[in-house]
Amino acid sequence: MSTLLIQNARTINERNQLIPTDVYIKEGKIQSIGQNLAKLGLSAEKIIDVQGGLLTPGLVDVHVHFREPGFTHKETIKTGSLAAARGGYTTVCAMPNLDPVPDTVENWQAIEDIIQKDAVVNVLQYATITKGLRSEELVDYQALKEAGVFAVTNDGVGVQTAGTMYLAMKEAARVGLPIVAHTEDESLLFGGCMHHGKKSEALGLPGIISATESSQIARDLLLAEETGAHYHVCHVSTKESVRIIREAKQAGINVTCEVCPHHLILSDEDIPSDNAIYKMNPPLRALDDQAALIEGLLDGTIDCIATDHAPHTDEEKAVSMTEAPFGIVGSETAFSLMYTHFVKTGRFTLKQVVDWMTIRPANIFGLSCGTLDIGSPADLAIYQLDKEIEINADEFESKSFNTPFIGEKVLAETLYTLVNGKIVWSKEG
Ligand SMILES: NC(=O)N[C@@H](CC(=O)O)C(=O)O
Ligand SMILES: [Zn+2]
Ligand SMILES: [Zn+2]
Repeated sequence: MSTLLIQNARTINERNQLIPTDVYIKEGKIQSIGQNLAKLGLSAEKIIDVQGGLLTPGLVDVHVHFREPGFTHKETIKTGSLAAARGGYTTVCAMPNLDPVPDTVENWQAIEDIIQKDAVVNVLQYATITKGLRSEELVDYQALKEAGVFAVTNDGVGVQTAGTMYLAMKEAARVGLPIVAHTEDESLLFGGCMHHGKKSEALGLPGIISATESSQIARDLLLAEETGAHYHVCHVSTKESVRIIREAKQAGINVTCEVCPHHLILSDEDIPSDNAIYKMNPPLRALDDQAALIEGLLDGTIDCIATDHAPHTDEEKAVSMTEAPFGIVGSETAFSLMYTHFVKTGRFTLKQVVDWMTIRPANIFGLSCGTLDIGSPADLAIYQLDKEIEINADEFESKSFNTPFIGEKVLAETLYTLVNGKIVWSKEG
């Protein structure tokens, strides 16, 4: 269909006011946006009345794990992109801890081919920083960039040696690829499975100290300064990380970073027992870390919110925290959780949360999405803001439902998600 009119939506303006809005879509693009467009005599082949639903640019998630190829029992590009769509996401960036890993143009292109065939939202596939995610040999950034790669990362593991990171940044800066970093110094891990502190001691579980993350960020910030590379830090979780990234930004270092909803909403004190549903990397930190992450968003140190959607099976999570894999799913709950915990409580404005989940992540990587500008692709999400729903695993599009938020009551349920003016997910199915 070539024309679509969305009626009776509400959008959030610069002053954080909800404004009645219609959107007229032609050939997949936003042709016109404003109040009461039907009065202008615009006729559309299809009209959807969304009855006051909040309309935002489709959300942008720079950190998801789709597990294909290699681990398709946990997720596939199809199910992961459907989960993203259900969460209101229309552009997501998929991590490379796959099998085979996208460390060559050929491997990366093979994933691209599946994306073209199966993905219901826009999926950008990361390539790796090094061959096989090992901190040894760099991949061919020039060739990957020419093939269309937008950024490189070894997410899932840190780059262990400074020399490798230095050479990676130098070459990435030369060809214009951002380096996206999971920061974790394995020599500081000591077998930990949750944040090191009073709670890990109380539960008798091995802890992960904050410096496991922050000391590697400190190293990398200085290497980014030395090389001029664009350095993006994944899932920042500690107050020390926030502090040194703030200082680095003040010093003019080209650094950006993301935070995950679970690190904003929960702390290690919320872990009731040895339960692997609370196990993710980096771990839920202390209350003062959580406060620093919130402050980091508010003062611009942290650039955006990303989910780190990390599907694992029930069986894998049904064991002790010392044994289970790290990671929780997040695509389908992120916006509802942020709205319920932070907007409804007055801690963030709706405008701030929407920006941190749309235009801010898009801007980090220069992606042309995350806006409602006339002429841009009609990538949109519409939510029912004020009806309470329960997070229910049976309703997940993801193959996995490993999240501690199952059973929680939240607001802001997704009604429709559109990509290029086409409904790719709707509540009615
Ligand atoms: N976040 C996680 O706990 N796990 C991720 C890897 C990662 O993001 O580091 C995964 O791939 O499962
Ligand atoms: Zn990671
Ligand atoms: Zn990840």
